[in-house]
Amino acid sequence: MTITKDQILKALGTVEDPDLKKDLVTLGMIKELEIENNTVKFQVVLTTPACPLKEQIRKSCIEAIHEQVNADLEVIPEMTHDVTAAQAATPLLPQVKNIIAVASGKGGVGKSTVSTNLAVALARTGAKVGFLDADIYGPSAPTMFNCEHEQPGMEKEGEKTWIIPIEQYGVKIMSIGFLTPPDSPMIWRGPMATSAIRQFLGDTKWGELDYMVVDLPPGTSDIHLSLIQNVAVTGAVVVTTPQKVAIMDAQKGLAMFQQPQINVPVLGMIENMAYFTPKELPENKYYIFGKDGGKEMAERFKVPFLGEIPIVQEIRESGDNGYPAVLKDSITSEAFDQLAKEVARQVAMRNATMDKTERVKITQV
Ligand SMILES: Nc1ncnc2c1ncn2[C@@H]1O[C@H](COP(=O)(O)OP(=O)(O)OP(=O)(O)O)[C@@H](O)[C@H]1O
Repeated sequence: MTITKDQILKALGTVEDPDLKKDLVTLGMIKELEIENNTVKFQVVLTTPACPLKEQIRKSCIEAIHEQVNADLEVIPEMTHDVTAAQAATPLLPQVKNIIAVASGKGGVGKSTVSTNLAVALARTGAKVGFLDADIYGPSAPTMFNCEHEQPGMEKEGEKTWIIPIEQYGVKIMSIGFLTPPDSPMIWRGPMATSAIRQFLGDTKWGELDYMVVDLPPGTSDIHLSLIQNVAVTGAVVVTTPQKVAIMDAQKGLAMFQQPQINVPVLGMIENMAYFTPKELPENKYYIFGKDGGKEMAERFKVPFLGEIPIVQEIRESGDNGYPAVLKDSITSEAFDQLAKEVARQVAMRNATMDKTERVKITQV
């Protein structure tokens, strides 16, 4: 029996991407289809290498062909990716497909810990990832990525001098902490801080990135405004701890992104320090700061809940030692891996369903 490409595509046309709610052929995800004797090979081009449904989609493709074309065929889907872009050509960062802003209402809720592990987890899936430490007033990236003593290089290209980001754990990193001695306090005036951010965005040789994770200062600040005015932000992720005082502040942070004149899509909420779990008794959970505060807030604001991270001594130690917890083989790394998949999934869904992000133009009255 001769099998045609049309028969295969018809079968694959019944396989739906569960998130994007359209079939793989309509979404243009099937590429390089080849049939040779009894073997069918094709690429499934996913919207992110961190796709949590990768295995499910692969199996569905094989099943559809076996059921609808011929059960004896050898079906070999190659799962690959091409990350979709949210940006409407931002001149400052033309090669960066998605910018994920990580924010929090209060300080100390673990925003930098979460953003560091998120960036490393995304890079581990095969994505090209950058990390901008925009917390000019309290940079922690040099410590958390264990590159406190590194200094970025400079490269001249015609009139332009590029800053070369530090690379660690597969992530390209830029932080003011690389340029100032760790023990000398920096006193910034608002405009200095905002121009530093602009410089880090536009003068750093980021190259091609699938995701740039931006660790913002806590609260709402001129740095937030500077970021969204200079580049088109794909979406924001808000980190909170479950207790009431943190939630109240997180609400303000979230509401800022949802203001009509700002309108940055909120990709979701993350609840950090959701519960304490002792290493020797991982089944036991103690809700020290209260239970489900972040989850309930996500429901109230109608934004996705991206996951919860427990309080674990290892996370604190990993931050201090500059070896992100996601790199260790433990329940903590699973939690961060899961979180990264969920964030990537929300980015893919956002890019499939919403218009490209524009930079925010704020006019003063
Ligand atoms: N899930 C966790 N379990 C244990 N320790 C944690 C966890 N999350 C964060 N920490 C620790 O809490 C401290 C504060 O975390 P982090 O610096 O990430 O917070 P932050 O919100 O970025 O703070 P700020 O923006 O005010 O600098 C750090 O010592 C970090 O290691």
